[in-house]
Amino acid sequence: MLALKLENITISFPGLAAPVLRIERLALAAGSQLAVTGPSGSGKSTFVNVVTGLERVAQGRVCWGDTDIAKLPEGARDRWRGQNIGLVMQDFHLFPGLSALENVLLPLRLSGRAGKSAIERGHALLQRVGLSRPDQAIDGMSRGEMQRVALARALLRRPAVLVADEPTASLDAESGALVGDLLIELAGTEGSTLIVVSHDTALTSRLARRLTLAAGRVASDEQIRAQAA
Ligand SMILES: Nc1ncnc2c1ncn2[C@@H]1O[C@H](COP(=O)(O)OP(=O)(O)OP(=O)(O)O)[C@@H](O)[C@H]1O
Repeated sequence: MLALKLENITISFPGLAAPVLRIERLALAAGSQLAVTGPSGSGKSTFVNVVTGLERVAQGRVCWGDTDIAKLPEGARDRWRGQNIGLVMQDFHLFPGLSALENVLLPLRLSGRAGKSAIERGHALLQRVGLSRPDQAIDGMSRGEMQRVALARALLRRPAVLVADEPTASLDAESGALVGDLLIELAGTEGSTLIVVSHDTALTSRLARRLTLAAGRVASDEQIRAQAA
């Protein structure tokens, strides 16, 4: 798990009168769980891109532990992200034609590191998210099952940080609730700091802290419950 410190972040795009994200200071403790919410266009995806290093930050600091990822050149930032961040996206980003297990292992296979222990962990994670057929093709799965495969994949490398961007938005209420349960529980047991961007109040209200963005600014930052052990 890693702690996050943001300082003096300003993200602007040409032709826009105001920055799309402006955060003077934000700290998140290692292992804690943060929900990020706000209306459409308020800067939530930009926030995700900043903290995962997908968006280049020209000024300010984005420190995860002792590493200021804003200072890393692009290749080093990509490697850092691969080693430290597990990403779960709204539309899964899975590969049709591959099985559940092949999808979980793909990032490691691409870097030539899918050894015996990774395969065992892939099997265990699929079991853990309630999928008992690792060889099942992705194409025949329900959307909720696909998101559970994506969650297993995100956790394969024991990421210090798990970031989920609208993980339940394309799921029905029941599948969304199950994915939300697994996300919160597994981030806790795997020891990953968790950031969840979501409009889904059933999900965001279960996280300890809620950051609300409006027009690129922090409109509120509330501790809404004690963090579950
Ligand atoms: N590459 C870009 N160039 C210009 N404007 C951009 C770019 N990326 C984002 N924006 C603008 O920045 C603002 C914030 O966008 P962002 O996607 O972060 O919002 P959001 O809160 O995630 O919205 P949604 O909930 O609709 O996904 C929007 O007005 C968007 O149009």
